[in-house]
Formats: sequence, structure tokens, C-alpha cells
Amino acid sequence: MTKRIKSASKSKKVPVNPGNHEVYGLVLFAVALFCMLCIYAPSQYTGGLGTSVRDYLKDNLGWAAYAIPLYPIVYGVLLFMEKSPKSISRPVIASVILLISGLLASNIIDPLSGGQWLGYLTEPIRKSISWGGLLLPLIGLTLGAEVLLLLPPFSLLIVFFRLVTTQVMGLAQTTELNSQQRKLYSKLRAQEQELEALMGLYPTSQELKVWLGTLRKAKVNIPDFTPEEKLQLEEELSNTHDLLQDFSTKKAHDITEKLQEEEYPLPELPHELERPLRLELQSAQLMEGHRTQLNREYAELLNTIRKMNRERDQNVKTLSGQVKSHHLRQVLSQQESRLLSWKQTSKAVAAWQLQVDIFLPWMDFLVEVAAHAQGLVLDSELAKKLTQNFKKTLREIGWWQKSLENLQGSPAVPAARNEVAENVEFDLDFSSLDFTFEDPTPVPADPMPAPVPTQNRSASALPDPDPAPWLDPEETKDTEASNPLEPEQTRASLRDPQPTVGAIPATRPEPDLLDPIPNTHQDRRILDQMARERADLINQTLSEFKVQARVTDFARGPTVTRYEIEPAPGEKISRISGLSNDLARALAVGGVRVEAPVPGKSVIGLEVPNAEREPITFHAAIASKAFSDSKAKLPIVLGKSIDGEMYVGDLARMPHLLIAGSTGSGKSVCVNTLIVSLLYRYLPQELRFVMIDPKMVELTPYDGIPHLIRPVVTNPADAAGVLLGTVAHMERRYKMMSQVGAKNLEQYNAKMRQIGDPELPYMVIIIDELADLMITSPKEVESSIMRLAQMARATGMHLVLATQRPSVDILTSLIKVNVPARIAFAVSSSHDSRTILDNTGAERLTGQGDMLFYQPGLVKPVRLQGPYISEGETVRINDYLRRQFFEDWFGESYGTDFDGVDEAGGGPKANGPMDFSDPLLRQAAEICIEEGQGSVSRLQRRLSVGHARAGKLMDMLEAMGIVSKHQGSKPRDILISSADLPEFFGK
Ligand SMILES: Nc1ncnc2c1ncn2[C@@H]1O[C@H](COP(=O)(O)OP(=O)(O)OP(=O)(O)O)[C@@H](O)[C@H]1O
Repeated sequence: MTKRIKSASKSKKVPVNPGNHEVYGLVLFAVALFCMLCIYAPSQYTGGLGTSVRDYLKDNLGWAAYAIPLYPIVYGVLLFMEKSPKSISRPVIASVILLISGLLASNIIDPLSGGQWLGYLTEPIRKSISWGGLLLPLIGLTLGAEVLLLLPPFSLLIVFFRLVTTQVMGLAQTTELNSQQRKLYSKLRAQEQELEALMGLYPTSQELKVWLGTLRKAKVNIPDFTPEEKLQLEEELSNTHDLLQDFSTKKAHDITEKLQEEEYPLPELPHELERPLRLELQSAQLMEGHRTQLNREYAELLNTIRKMNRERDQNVKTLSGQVKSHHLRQVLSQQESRLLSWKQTSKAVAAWQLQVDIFLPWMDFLVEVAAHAQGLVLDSELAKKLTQNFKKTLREIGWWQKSLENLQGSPAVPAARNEVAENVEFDLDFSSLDFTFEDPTPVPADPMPAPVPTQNRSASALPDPDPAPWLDPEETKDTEASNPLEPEQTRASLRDPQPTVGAIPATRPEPDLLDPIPNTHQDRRILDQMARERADLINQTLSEFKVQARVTDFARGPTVTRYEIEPAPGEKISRISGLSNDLARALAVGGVRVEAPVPGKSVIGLEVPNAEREPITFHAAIASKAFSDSKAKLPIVLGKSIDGEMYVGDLARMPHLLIAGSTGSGKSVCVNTLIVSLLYRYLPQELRFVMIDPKMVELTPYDGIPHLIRPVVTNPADAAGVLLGTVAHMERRYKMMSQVGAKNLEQYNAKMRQIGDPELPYMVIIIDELADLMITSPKEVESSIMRLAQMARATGMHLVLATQRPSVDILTSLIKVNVPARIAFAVSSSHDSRTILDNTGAERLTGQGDMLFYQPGLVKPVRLQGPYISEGETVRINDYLRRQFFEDWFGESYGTDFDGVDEAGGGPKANGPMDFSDPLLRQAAEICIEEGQGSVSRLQRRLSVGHARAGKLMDMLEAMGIVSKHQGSKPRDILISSADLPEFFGK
């Protein structure tokens, strides 16, 4: 026995005193438990010391703090079981190397995400060589892996470099080819890439496999080909090109058939739901909020379904031309995500329908309640129940109808409602009421107000396909009468109405093209009461967690209410922010955001989503004093803050803006409000847009408006060329400015005014979905954006970039550094929020235009609710603008700068397809001959057509050889006489 013990103690080298190993093991275990508690558990379980330890570890070690408890656990277990810690030394060392390398990498990518300790080391590296610093952690990671896998040090790196060398050698071989071989080679490579892309889409296709195999074989043998073989290969390549084209066309045809089967029916809005509940009942006010909400949800569903339909139509269009693999890929992936999102949308439609069915009977019921003298008591009780649990009460209509039936026989004269409503006690014992009245003398209910058709608009009689959900047609009269926006303009338009068709001179659009400002009836008393109840709940939760703080005030914003919490002296802010999830649970909301401290105050802000949002319409936003009195050079409406202030930004000062957020969070609406803000301020002579919209749905409605210097670019492949053209135009502006000694656009234009020469307009370049461009041609796009972002400000050119993919490969550090103003909409993670704002917070936003806006000069991002502009409103404004004509000196002189460069590097691209069957073509030629010069603006005026169509007519006349090419600011020459016209157009 003694022998056995001896030999055992020999084989297991115990590092500690044999008697104490269990104690040491338990101590380590306790340390691990303490660390786990501090790091993983909410702060109320850890106390002051725990919170300090957690803060210390997290601040200094970043995310690696989560791994810390693992080490004492592992060592504790080993000691307890009397095992030698040496047995795990290799994995432990490897894990430490890997952790440190990971921390270094994350600090280089996202400063301080890996904690302050390593931050001191990585900061100088990051500053001097930026992402180049990733080499260091890369070496560390390979070392860690080598230790773990028992490989000799640096062996992985050596293998990697061997691989690279082989590739480079291969590349060197291709450079040895002569120029003819190279040409052949590059053709072959292009076809190979197209084939590979198609193989990716159709991996089972045998024909593609065979073609690809043949091509690859030929590629290898090119250097040994005789001249005859080369000729043969060229022929084969052209055959394969045709075969590939046929293949893609056939696939496009198959997909189109499927696209045509896709159906997304629009739900119907019951007309009862359009009528507001105008009853002086507390419960009716709550129900009215629900009705508005249902309308809003309906509008959202409609919007989503319309978008899907539009995208499907756009897909069909894409596949109708010459189809390449990237078209197929784009359409297939959009189709896939559309089908997925239809699954969700159809569920949402069904849920909405169910809610409507539950709600509709209440509308008649409330009318009956209002008509009854005793109804006010019922109303007060109903309001109480609704405030307590809205959804549950909504489902109990049967019970309430029965209660009303019991009131039959009461005198049916409506009482003085307001008085009673104020005097009724909310905790009345409803069950004690006697409902058995005799001699019923029912009085007809208050007639429900019938909807009044929206006022005729002076400029467009188009029905609004997507009215603002909260719009009440009956309010049109009141709101328009009380609309403070430019009353003279409105009156002038009434005196001298614009014709509804035909060309009109360029003027700023009038506010009456927008939907009327809705009159949202929200009872402040009820809202304040609800806010006070929530403040009590917050106080209660804070004291349950023994946090010494209390709510001192609140401010109700359009989307969230900010409760101002004052901590007692010595109380840590981190304790309150650590409770955000518990507070959200206590308040029964999805999430709350803590702003610590509120700028300018010594309190902590707790932002809690409102049960009912206050809609901010674009009309109301531009009618605000903030917009009408704005001295900004390029004023853009941003939204309303929690304090009720309307924020109007100045794009000229930003000087470029980045908008990012997850899908459906409100980016497109924001981009629209931004564009329309500028359209309301500037004529096309003063401001021009370049719009790039690879998604093909968001900006295409603006096609044809005179402010566009070229049609909206929808093909990502063209976008890089257009951006290059825009950079070239910026350089041209610099030259023009230096010739007259101007430092910026304002100085240049002032000089031009003095000598009576035309001024240069501001330019705003909008890219809606940067990700699509960055994927197609990342280098070209990034470098053009960089050049514009760094230099364009002085020339009056400004960028607006929008993306739904806030990842570091899209929002590269170069782009972020040069685009300092940011709008973040709701995102799914704090990591995304950091990528956009370099700060967390956007993950707590509630969607639907709820945003954080930041620009240099602000202490921290401001939370705003963006204004809503409906599709119908944008359509009306665009239709109005499309009819405008003006002397387009700028477009005729410099329009081709923005045409982009075609793929072969040749000349500028044409602005969309030419339609030689345009019935106005001959008339356009006659006008030019008659006037002895070719001018787009003259065509616009004389033919009463929009700028885009006149421009196309002129392009066609140029292509036919009737007018000369454009020559700077001079009108085009006429190259034929009227006697030659029959040659072109027949007798
Ligand atoms: N400012 C706003 N006020 C009220 N509702 C809004 C606002 N902005 C957006 N919404 C609602 O959110 C929906 C989605 O908005 P939007 O289409 O702008 O999202 P998105 O981020 O552009 O999505 P996607 O990237 O999929 O196009 C809209 O249909 C609208 O109902």
C-alpha cells in the first residue's frame, strides 16, 4: 500500500503541498466564480466591488475579459484533482497568444475594442500604418496555432509564402507572353470569368463544365500555339461567346417566366378605418391612436408590397436586354430575398387583417357609448382598462356590448362630456353600477363624420398612391387654411393657377403639392398621466435594485420620452446604465437607451419608446420656422429632437453625409426628404444632382426632373465611370476657379455675377446603396469617393452616401475619415452602430425614421425622428418638376462630364436608349432649322416637353447628323436645310 502511494506520488508531480491542494483548488475556483459573477451577471448581483472589477477588466482587456474566468477554473480543477498544471501549459500558452493577437487585431480595426492595455501599443501602429498593422496579429495568430498544433514556429507562414511565390511565378509567366498572346489571353480570361460566374449560378450544367474545361486547357497552351492555332482559338472564342449569350438568354427567359408568376396582391383598407373617431370620450382618444396605428401599418405594408412589385418589374426589365452573368446573379438573389420577405409580409398582412377585424366593431360601439347619458361612466372605465392592457381589452368587446345593453332605458341625452370626463374617478367600482333602467328612449348616435375629398391641387390631379397613414382627408381644409408656410405663394397660386399639363418655366414647387399637415389629436393630459406612471415605475425599479436615483423630469419627443434621472451623490452612472434591460422589462418595452449625461444637464437620460408615435410629416417640417428661416446654404430637414426642436442641417457645412441602417429602418425615406428639401429651395439653374441607385427602385422616380444632370445611374458597372466623370468635373471647377482667383464656389459665382457670366450650380451626388458599388468595383469607387470627399467641398459639390451594410469593407476607414457627418438608423448590433458612428446606441433605435445624427461640432449624436414623405408626394413633386423648362447653360456645356466612360475606355456613354420613333423628332428638327441653332432649352419651351426628353431629342438629332456636336456654351450648328428633311423623315 505504502509502495503504491509512493509510486503514485512519483508519477503525479504535485506542485503544491499535498495537504493543501484542495484548498488552493477551491480558492482558485472561488476567484473564478467571483470573476464570472462580475463579468457575466447583471450589476445588481455584483455590488460596488464587483462592478469596479468588471469595469476595470472590460476597460483594459476589452472583450478578452470574458475569457478571464476560464483560466482560474481550469487551474482550480487541476489543483483540486491533484493534476499537474504543466499538462495543459501548451493549450494555455497557445490560447494566451491567440487572445493577445485577437486583441491587437480588433484594436487596429476598431480602436479600443480590445481594451486600453493593448490600446497603448496598437494606437501608434494604427496611426502610422493603419491596417498594415494587422500583419503583427497575423503573425501572432499563426504562432498561436503552431503552438497548439505542435508545429515548428513560423511553419504556417512559410507554407503561405511558398503558395504566394508559386502564384507570382504563374503571373510572371503570363507577362512573358507577347502582345498578341496577351490579347488572346485576356479575352480568354474574360470568358473564363463569365463562365465561372455562370457555373456559380448553375453548378450542375454540363455544357458550362465542358466549355470551361476547354478554355482552361487552351489557356495553359497559349504560349505554344502556332499562328494558325491562334486564329482557330480566336474563332472558338467567338463561338463560345455566342453560346454563352444563348445560354444566358435562355436562363433569363426561364427566370422571366417565373417572375411573371410572382404575385404580390395589395391588401384592402376597409373604408371605415379611414374615418377618424371624433368623439369626446377618453376611450375614443385611445382608440383613435390605435386606428391611426392600423392605418400606418397598412401604409407600411402597402409600401413594402409595392416595392416588391416594382423590384420584380425592374427584374423583368433587366432581363429583357442583353443578359450577362451579373444580371442573372442580381435578379436571382433579389428574387430569393423577395420570396423570403413575402413569407414574412404575407404573415404581417394576415396579422394586420386580424387586428382590423377586432377593431372595427369598436367604432360603432363607441358611437353608441357617446350617445348614451350613462355612457360616460362606461367610457371612463373602458379608458382605464385600455390604459392597463390595451390588447386584452380590445378582445373583450362582447362584454362591453353587454354592459351597454344593460344601460338600455337610461335617459339618452348626451351629458356635458368634458366636465364628467374630468370629474370621473378612474377607480370607480364598475360592477356596482345598476344597469337596469326602464323606459328606454334611445337617441340616435352622433353621426360619424363622412370623409371629405382632398382639395384639388393646382399642379397635379394624380391620386396619392401612398398617402401618409395618419392623413385625415377632412382636415385638409383646416390645415391648409392654417398652414403658416408662405401664405403669399399659396394665395398667388390660387389667383394664377398653373396649367396642369404642358411645359412651364422652372419655379420652386409649392407646398400644396404635399399632403396636408395632419391634425393629430393626442390628449396631452392622458399622455402626461401615462408618462408620470412610467416615471413611478422607473423610480420603483431603481429602488428595487438599491440604486440611489430618481426621475426628476421628462420630455416627450415624437418617438421616445426621455426621463431625466438624477443620481444621488456618490451613485455611479454605470449602475443605472447597467440596469437598462431590467428597466425595459419593468416598463414592458423592447429596449431603452441611456444617455449619460444629457448634454447641458447634470442628469442621466433614459429614453423609452412611446406607446404611440407622433408622426412628423415632411410638410410640417418644411413649414417649420427652422426650415423657412434657415440660413443654411444647402438646407436639409433632418428631424425633430426629443426636446421638440426641428433640426435643419446644412449639407454645405457637413460637407458630406453618410446614412446607414438596417433594411426597413427609414434610410430611403430620409434620402427622399433630403432631396425634396433641396428641391424646395433651389431651381435647376442653382443646384444639380447626380443620382446613383443600383437597387433601381429608390431614386428612379426622380428620373427626368430638370435638376438631374444625367439620368439616374442604375447599373453598378456604369457607376464607377460616372463617378470618375464627376471627379473630372470637380477638377474642371478647380481650374475655372483658379483662373478667376476664386477660392470657393461662392466667390466664383460672385465674380461671374459681376461680369454677367453664368454661375455654376451646387452639385449633390447621391449614392443609394454604396455596398452594391463597392462590391462591383471597390477600388475605383473608393478612390473616386475619396477624391470627391477630400476636395469637392470648395467647388460646391457634396456627397450623400447611403448603405444598409454597415460593415468595415463597405464603410472603409478612408471613407469614414472623409465623410464626418453621419446618420445612423436602427441596426441589429452595437458593433454595426460603432462602425457607423464610432459609438454605440443605434442598436437601441426603434426604426421608422428614428435616428442618431452626428456632425463635427456636436458633443455627441442627437436622437431625431425623421420626417415622413410618402411616395405619392414625391411622385407629385417630380411630375411637376418634369414639366419645367429653363436655359440649361450648365447642362449643355458640361453635361457630358457626367456621362461616364464606357468599359472599353472609349468616349462618353449615351444617356439611355434613343427612341427614334419619338413623334416629336421631326418637329424638333424643324424648330432647330427654323431657329438656325440647336438648343435643348428652346426645344423644351417650344415643344412643351421636359428637360430629359428635349435632351434626348437633341442627342438623336446629333446622331442623325442634323445638328453638330455640342460646343461648350455655344448653341449647336445646324448641318442641313429644310429641303433635306424628307430624306430623314419622308414626305
Ligand atoms: N420618418 C418616418 N416616419 C414614419 N415612418 C417611417 C419613416 N421612415 C420610414 N418609415 C417607415 O418605415 C418603412 C421603411 O422605410 P424605408 O423604405 O425608408 O426603409 P429603408 O431603410 O430604406 O429600407 P430598405 O433598405 O429595405 O429600402 C417605410 O415604409 C415607412 O412606413
